[in-house]
Amino acid sequence: MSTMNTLKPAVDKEVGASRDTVVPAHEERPESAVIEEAKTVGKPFSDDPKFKLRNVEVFYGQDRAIKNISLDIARNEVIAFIGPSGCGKSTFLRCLNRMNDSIDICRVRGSLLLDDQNIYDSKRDVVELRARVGMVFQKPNPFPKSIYDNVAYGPRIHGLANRKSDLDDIVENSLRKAGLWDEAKDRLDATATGMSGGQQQRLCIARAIAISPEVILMDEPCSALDPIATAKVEELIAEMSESYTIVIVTHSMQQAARVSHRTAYFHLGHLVEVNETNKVFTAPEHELTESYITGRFG
Ligand SMILES: Nc1ncnc2c1ncn2[C@@H]1O[C@H](COP(=O)(O)OP(=O)(O)OP(=O)(O)O)[C@@H](O)[C@H]1O
Repeated sequence: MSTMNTLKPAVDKEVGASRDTVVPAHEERPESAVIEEAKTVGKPFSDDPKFKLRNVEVFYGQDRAIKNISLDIARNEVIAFIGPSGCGKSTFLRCLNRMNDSIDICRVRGSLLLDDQNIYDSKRDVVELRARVGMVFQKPNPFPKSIYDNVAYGPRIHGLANRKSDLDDIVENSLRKAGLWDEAKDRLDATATGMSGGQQQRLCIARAIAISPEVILMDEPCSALDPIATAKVEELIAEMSESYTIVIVTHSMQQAARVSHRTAYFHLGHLVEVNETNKVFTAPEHELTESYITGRFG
């Protein structure tokens, strides 16, 4: 790709040498070569991992969408996945609660552990996994049911409440945590699809929270929302980070900078760099990260 020809050589932290000692800076290099030369730079590992992901590869048929990625996601951290369109952010995210299982041609390889247990164990109960690792999607997708029933759905299915009053408490607490109680409390029986887009997305967050997940995956949760609704969801992410591990895919670098503790930069299926968010946006270690955050591509 032509963008690569203008990039200055970066220091390869893995080998402690400037990569232009391997390939002279003036020489044209294919983009893939620049990535293949280096492993993930920065701090991909953690002392207290919730997820321990090693040598993860994902294939769609013959196409390798995720290329040998190793990463820890720490307990109660907010980590943002950023990178150009098609770089594999959503594919990697969906491995964390096996959402890719529904895609016939998709195969996942490598070691993916949640609290040291294999996510892809053939004996694993996927329903239980997804209760622990909830998901909020790009487009709000409430059920065509009442506000109350949307939030009560998961607890009912998982048998989390024996009495109506317990269920009422779960619904109220979940709506409160999602910052929606004041707007919803007088119309719990109204249909959820009549809410604004921002309210619907917070309802989807309340629905995810209602089954007491440990992790919440968010795949571009604000891309369909206006700036005010986006700000509310971002506030919510900050509050929720006290109780949950949160992984958010976002196209907005400002959003990643506002909400996350660490940021992971993906490129063509590789995990190029992971670092504290502040570092990624002020002093990226890898030339590809720098090119992306300075808008040279993406
Ligand atoms: N269901 C699928 N079948 C085949 N290929 C797929 C499928 N989903 C994704 N891919 C391919 O896998 C690669 C990674 O896609 P993915 O959606 O994970 O990227 P992304 O970084 O999340 O992109 P975007 O930011 O545009 O959402 C792309 O080449 C894409 O075309």
